[in-house]
Amino acid sequence: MTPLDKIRNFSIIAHIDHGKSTLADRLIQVTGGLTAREMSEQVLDNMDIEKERGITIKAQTVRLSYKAHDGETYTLNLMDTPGHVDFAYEVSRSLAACEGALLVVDAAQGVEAQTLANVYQSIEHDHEIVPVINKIDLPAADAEKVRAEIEEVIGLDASNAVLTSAKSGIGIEEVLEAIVTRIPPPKGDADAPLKAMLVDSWYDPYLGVVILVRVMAGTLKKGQQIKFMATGTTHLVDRVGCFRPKIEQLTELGVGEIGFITAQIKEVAQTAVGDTITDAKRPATEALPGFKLVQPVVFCGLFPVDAAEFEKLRESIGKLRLNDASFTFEMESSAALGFGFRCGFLGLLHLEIIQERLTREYDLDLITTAPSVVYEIELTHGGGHLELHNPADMPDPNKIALISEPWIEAVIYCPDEYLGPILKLCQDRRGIQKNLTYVAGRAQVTYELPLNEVVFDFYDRLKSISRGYASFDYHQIGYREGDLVKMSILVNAEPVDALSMIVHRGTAEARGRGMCERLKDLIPRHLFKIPIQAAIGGKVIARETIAAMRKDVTAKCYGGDISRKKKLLDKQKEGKKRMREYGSVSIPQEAFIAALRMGDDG
Ligand SMILES: Nc1nc2c(ncn2[C@@H]2O[C@H](COP(=O)(O)OP(=O)(O)OP(=O)(O)O)[C@@H](O)[C@H]2O)c(=O)[nH]1
Repeated sequence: MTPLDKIRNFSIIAHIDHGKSTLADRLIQVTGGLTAREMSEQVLDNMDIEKERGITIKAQTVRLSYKAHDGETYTLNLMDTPGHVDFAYEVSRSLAACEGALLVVDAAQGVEAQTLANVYQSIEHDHEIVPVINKIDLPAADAEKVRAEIEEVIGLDASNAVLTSAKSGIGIEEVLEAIVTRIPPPKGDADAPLKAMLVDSWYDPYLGVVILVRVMAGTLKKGQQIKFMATGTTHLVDRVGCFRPKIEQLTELGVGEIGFITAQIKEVAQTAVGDTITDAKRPATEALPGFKLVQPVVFCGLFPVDAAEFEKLRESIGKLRLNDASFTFEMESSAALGFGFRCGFLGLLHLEIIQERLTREYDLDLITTAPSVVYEIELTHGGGHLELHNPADMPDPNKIALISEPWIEAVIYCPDEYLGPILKLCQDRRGIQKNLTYVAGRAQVTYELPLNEVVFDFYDRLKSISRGYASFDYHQIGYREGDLVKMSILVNAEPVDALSMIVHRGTAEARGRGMCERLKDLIPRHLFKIPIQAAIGGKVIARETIAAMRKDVTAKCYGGDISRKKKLLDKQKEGKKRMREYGSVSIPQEAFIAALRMGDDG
């Protein structure tokens, strides 16, 4: 057990790509956690997809021992936090486990919206914030400008900001000293009943569910009977330890410390982030503040392209769920797509991550239906209230008294020159502008937007029209009534339920037209003419036609070369596997996702 005054708990907040992971790795290396060879791989981002996308999904923590210039050895707990708006609650719990934060800002890019959102959260937790201006090695670096920006935009004193190049190892020692001298030690009563916050949990094939905790009061010991105050379950602690970043087993975690426990728990779903862990025999009377259950906000159907893969899909989803309790799934059947699952996610990135893992790690070909938010519907004649997760379940329009949809408040931060197209994008998506300010040559614009207009490709569009310079952060602000209708897409007069979506009446026609135009290009020609229609109820609002194919694919072989002809046919068969039959029309898997992207007609 480390005395309180020798502990420092801190997180690193940074905008994506500003160098959080690189700096964390350097701190580990300098304090001797790993050898240079082990450092060749970034250690904190430990999932493949995280690595590839360069983002941090799961919070991880590392314990460092640092002998400071004052001659004392300190225990530094570095808490890595997820870097995306979808995981905001996990971020808030990680921050609640710390007393301070390093604010990493790219010396060339400056302060961005995500940085701001996290800094404000950190300030709310009363953190001591140490500004770190990173990437000073870059030719475009302008530390003085960024320093001024931190002061002006965030209102933090940046006169003693630490200048670093995490990549080339400059300023790392200064960062460690700043952590020791500027971030306060944790407080807490060692003799009080145990109160530990469940910061994060994940499934490990060898250890079972691993729980990351921060002890707020009392002591957490191996062999102790513990109780989760929100979920009400009790467990026996069978392992206590920390990551350095390799696992080190301990006998206990004292007040103020961060570490992990295992307690023979089988599923992550049994552990709720933010829950309070207490002693089963001598429980705390009050739980720690701030607990909330995270709820999925975006829903979509996942169906196997090949119906025979349904069981495999069920199994794979089950496995992913073992490690991620924040997505939900239930079986769904659709006339056209067969059996699949209706899944709920924290946001679009979360959806994409799960979908990608299913495709890549479990080798499944999937059809993803149009993502949808949760609508609240009030039925006529006192028919009650219902929550609509799936456009396919939309009641008959004359049974609907009122539909409400979730709204968000979004803060977008961008260089001035991209403001025009960004404002247009927000207007096109039914946005209501609330605020527009300029700080240090950058615009900060606040919009209220319907979540449904944001879920599919808003973020991608924003990035592309601003060449990646705009950043975006949002939170939900409640439900509002909307003039919403279900738009169906018919291919050869058959409704394609995967493409049906709830849209605002005012934008339905443009959306329908765009969808039909894209499908016209995405669906291959057949031997017959194929009409593609968008309809609301029985009324067709847009229409395109795919002309009939004139030639047989093998025609150009002139009948002579049999093997070549066979190859072509095989190839065609191969292509078929990834197609879905709609009546007599085959739609390639890619068409589903591509068709849902709104493109420029937004
Ligand atoms: N030139 C330069 N590049 C750096 C420096 N620090 C990090 N980088 C590079 O910046 C990119 C992003 O760094 P990461 O450490 O992955 O960024 P991050 O903030 O952890 O990103 P997320 O995990 O997505 O939040 C990588 O290509 C790094 O090599 C630096 O000091 N100088």
